[in-house]
Amino acid sequence: MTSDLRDRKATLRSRLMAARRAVSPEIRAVEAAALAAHVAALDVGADDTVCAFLPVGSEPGDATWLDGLRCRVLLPIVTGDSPLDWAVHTGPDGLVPAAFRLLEPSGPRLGASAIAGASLVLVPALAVSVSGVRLGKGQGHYDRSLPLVKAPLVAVVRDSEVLADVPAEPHDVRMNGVLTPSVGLRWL
Ligand SMILES: Nc1nc2c(c(=O)[nH]1)N(C=O)[C@@H](CNc1ccc(C(=O)N[C@@H](CCC(=O)O)C(=O)O)cc1)CN2
Ligand SMILES: Nc1ncnc2c1ncn2[C@@H]1O[C@H](COP(=O)(O)OP(=O)(O)OP(=O)(O)O)[C@@H](O)[C@H]1O
Repeated sequence: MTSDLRDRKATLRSRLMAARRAVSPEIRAVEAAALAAHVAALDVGADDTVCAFLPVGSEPGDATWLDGLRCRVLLPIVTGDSPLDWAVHTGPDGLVPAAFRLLEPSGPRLGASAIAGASLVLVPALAVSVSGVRLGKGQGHYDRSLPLVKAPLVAVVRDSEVLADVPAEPHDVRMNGVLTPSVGLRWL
């Protein structure tokens, strides 16, 4: 991996984060409602497991955007530099505050391999390219976990964050789809 690629990722991250911080609360509420409706319409069965996340900071979506998912939902738990751990999302009462202003499930931890049993993974991202290259927050948590997945990977971003090009490193796992407030789920 070249430092040029890292620099390009860092520059792109700064630009995208500045744009995210400029999104008004009114727009955020409209986006969150739209994402919740798209999530509720996903083709998942009651026996399926979806690995998802609760948005933090300026990410699109809100604390209730997963409520329409009528299946088993797992949320990530950060454990240092290891792949993400996972636990079942049982609702607002089952969440505890964690690092980075995250809310994490307080129930039993299922281990990093739990993601391998998912039928769909909704992945937080700052941007995704039309060829599926995802840019995350730069800590490599999802990069370490996604190689375990066989199911479709869907990046969740704003419409303006679907880009023609995102710098790709060898470890970057390609997304199969993208979910945005205006368009919903689109396969790449
Ligand atoms: N919602 C969500 N959950 C996630 C991730 C993520 O990107 N988003 N992660 C992905 O690996 C892991 C946690 N890693 C994180 C790393 C940094 C920040 C962070 O910088 N938080 C800022 C606000 C960011 C923003 O506005 O977008 C903060 O705390 O101020 C958050 C999570 C697992 N869970
Ligand atoms: N499979 C892996 N094992 C160990 N380290 C990894 C792995 N994948 C990526 N990394 C490291 O993680 C760091 C962040 O990578 P990158 O910039 O691609 O993050 P990102 O995809 O934007 O963020 P994230 O995955 O946290 O959402 C880099 O230093 C990279 O070398």
